[in-house]
Amino acid sequence: MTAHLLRGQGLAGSETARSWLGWGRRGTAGAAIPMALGFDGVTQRFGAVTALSDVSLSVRPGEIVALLGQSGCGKTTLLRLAAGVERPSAGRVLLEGRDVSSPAAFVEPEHRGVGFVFQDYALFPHLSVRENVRFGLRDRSGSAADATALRALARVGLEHLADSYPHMLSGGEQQRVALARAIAPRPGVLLMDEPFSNLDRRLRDVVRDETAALLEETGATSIIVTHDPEDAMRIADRIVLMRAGRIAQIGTAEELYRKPASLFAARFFCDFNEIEGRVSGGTVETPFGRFAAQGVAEGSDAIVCIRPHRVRIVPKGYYLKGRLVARRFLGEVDHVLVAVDGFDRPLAARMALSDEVGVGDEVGVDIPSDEVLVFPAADQ
Ligand SMILES: Nc1ncnc2c1ncn2[C@@H]1O[C@H](COP(=O)(O)OP(=O)(O)OP(=O)(O)O)[C@@H](O)[C@H]1O
Repeated sequence: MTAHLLRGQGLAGSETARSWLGWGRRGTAGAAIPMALGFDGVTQRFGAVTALSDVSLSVRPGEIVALLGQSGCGKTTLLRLAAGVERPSAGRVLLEGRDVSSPAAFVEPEHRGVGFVFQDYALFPHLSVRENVRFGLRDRSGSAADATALRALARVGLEHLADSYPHMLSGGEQQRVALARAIAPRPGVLLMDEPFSNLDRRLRDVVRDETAALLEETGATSIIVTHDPEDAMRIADRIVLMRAGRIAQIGTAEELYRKPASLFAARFFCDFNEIEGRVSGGTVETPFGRFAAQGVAEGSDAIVCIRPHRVRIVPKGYYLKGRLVARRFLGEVDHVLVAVDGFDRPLAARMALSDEVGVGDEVGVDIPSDEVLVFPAADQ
């Protein structure tokens, strides 16, 4: 049976599923004392490249924040500044309100109480799993360290691999060793760089859920770098969306999804139907109706964004006239394309469609105006 099937049967959260998947018992990771983490006007330059421009962000003790954005937008750089493996060109990094990186002060990474899970896991190939986990502990050789390392390994379900070497482990197991190594010293802040990006889709869901449970259990303030909005939505209390070295928007998953501040933010969370138009009388006229264009200047070009899963395909004769041009079965829903008069591209819809409707059939199309978003075209 696969992890996917277990999830489908609602077992993913149960002890049965977890033990089958090999994770340890929840509630057995030691709790940390979470620290507040702050960035104040941080700029980072690498020669001619400005990786971060004047970034300010406060992360509350125990909060889980996702840094989300496309490749090269500065996510890893921000994480490395928090860890102390990089020093900012300008601005300050603060832990518990105290400068740890500023023109006046610098606290070395090993004295920050910060744990780091690297994207490639960065396990030492010549050390056993047990030695890798023990590496971050202050007294690396003592029996107390050994017990702590084994406890961390047990929490991620890998105690039995303590004497194996990294090359003998699967990618998922290596990720768990890296996680065990990071939590073993009970850091007040845990930083994770794309921790799920090397895992296949099925494994990724389980690892993400188990990691979320583990983070909550340790209570550590956590920052997770990802380019996947689903990762961010599933694991984080708040999402920091980044664009070209700046923060584009900060909010909960729901705030970013429902009230994106820009077309850029909107596109990150949904594959919209986009319709160009011009604002007139505070609205934009489209082949699908007229939509309010709040906050977009009168007379300017605008883009109307319609969520595919909000498009309703209804029997013909109701609402707008359309014709089904494609239909693909996706399990719970169908992905459907509908041609509508006056619009040069088919409209995408996602819904469970009756078996009686087929390609070429005439249908009705309804677009409820709530959740339709309108942005300035110049915003792109
Ligand atoms: N040590 C460095 N020397 C020169 N340029 C760098 C260095 N580190 C990062 N950069 C540049 O800074 C910018 C931001 O890089 P960063 O790795 O922080 O982005 P990212 O959002 O984490 O990207 P990815 O998702 O691809 O890892 C990029 O243009 C990158 O090439």
